[in-house]
Amino acid sequence: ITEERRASIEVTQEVLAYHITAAEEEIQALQEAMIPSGESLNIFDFHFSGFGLPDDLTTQATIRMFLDLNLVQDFNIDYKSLCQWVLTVKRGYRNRVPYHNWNHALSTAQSMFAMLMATGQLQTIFSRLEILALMIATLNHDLDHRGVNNSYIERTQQPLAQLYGHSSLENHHYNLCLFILNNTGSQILSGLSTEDHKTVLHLIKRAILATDLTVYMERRKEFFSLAKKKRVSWKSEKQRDLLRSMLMTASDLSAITKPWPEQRRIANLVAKEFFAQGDKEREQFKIEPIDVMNRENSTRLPNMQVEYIDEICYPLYKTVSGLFNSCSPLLSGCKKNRENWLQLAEEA
Ligand SMILES: CCCOc1ccc(S(=O)(=O)N2CCN(C)CC2)cc1-c1nc(CC)cc(=O)[nH]1
Ligand SMILES: [Zn+2]
Repeated sequence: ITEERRASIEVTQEVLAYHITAAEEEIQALQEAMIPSGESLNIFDFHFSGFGLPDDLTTQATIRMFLDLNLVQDFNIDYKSLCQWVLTVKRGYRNRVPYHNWNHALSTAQSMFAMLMATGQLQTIFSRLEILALMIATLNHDLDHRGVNNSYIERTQQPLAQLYGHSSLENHHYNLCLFILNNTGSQILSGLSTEDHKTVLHLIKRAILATDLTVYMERRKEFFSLAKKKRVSWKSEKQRDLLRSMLMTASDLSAITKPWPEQRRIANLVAKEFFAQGDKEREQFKIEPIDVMNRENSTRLPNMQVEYIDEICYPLYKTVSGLFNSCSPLLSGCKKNRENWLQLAEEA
């Protein structure tokens, strides 16, 4: 596309990042709030659910994660900027989208937090900068998601596709993340050296782009064979980049590991979003949408979930739990939900 086309789309993103800036009174309220302890918010639990939490507690839980990981201290993050940044990121999600909304972002970040807090080994493998990057990336990884996937965006030639080509959504999520980090009042990385600032932005970009499932499916083979080795040093940048990417996906898909009532509820939201895309495709392109997005197939939903678990989720949680057995609740949760979906599939 032409340079001016690219510039105009990027200006739109910058304007969007500006427009979602949180309101002053909202920022002050969060800044003055007593942030509950991690225990009382259940943020250390793999079965954490954001559903029950009122809105203001979801932003307080996010602050609590940054405090308990010592990130505020280690990177002398200005507290008011942190409050504005969290509230702005939350506004960056579209709450009319059934699944890819703020609740999904919080849940993804909390899954990463739970893995980091449960696995001392991870905190020795990763530097403080990597941990900061992973927490920022998980919270921002689906910013401004419209409830449609890459192929729909590319097929409908939306501006994002013209701008990025492949992984268009993930590139958009990263760009918005960057604009918010550069927005006046939410520059939480201003305390970092120029060197560290450059490094952390690279780490965040790599982590957000890793959440494209097609990228995950390509790279996971290498991860599985690396994990088969007796001992992995995780010393090389290549190995750590791979591990960070796989943990991003493990966090992103963690809804499949949640207790059954939560998984059922989330699956219905995912279905709602997928079917809405299917409806759009039917009316716009006069085509039958693919199975997954075809409302007519909703009776096949349990079967699709079993396939999703077998083909995409289980191998990942099996490998991550094999490497870090403190993450085994993710594998057992995934196993349990496979049984539940299989039972529903057989009843149908
Ligand atoms: C619940 C409604 C049906 O949900 C699914 C149906 C099929 C498949 S799939 O693995 O066959 N596959 C994935 C890759 N697509 C390109 C083709 C289809 C995945 C899901 C599903 N995805 C997510 C992640 C958003 C969460 C979730 O719970 N379920
Ligand atoms: Zn996601």
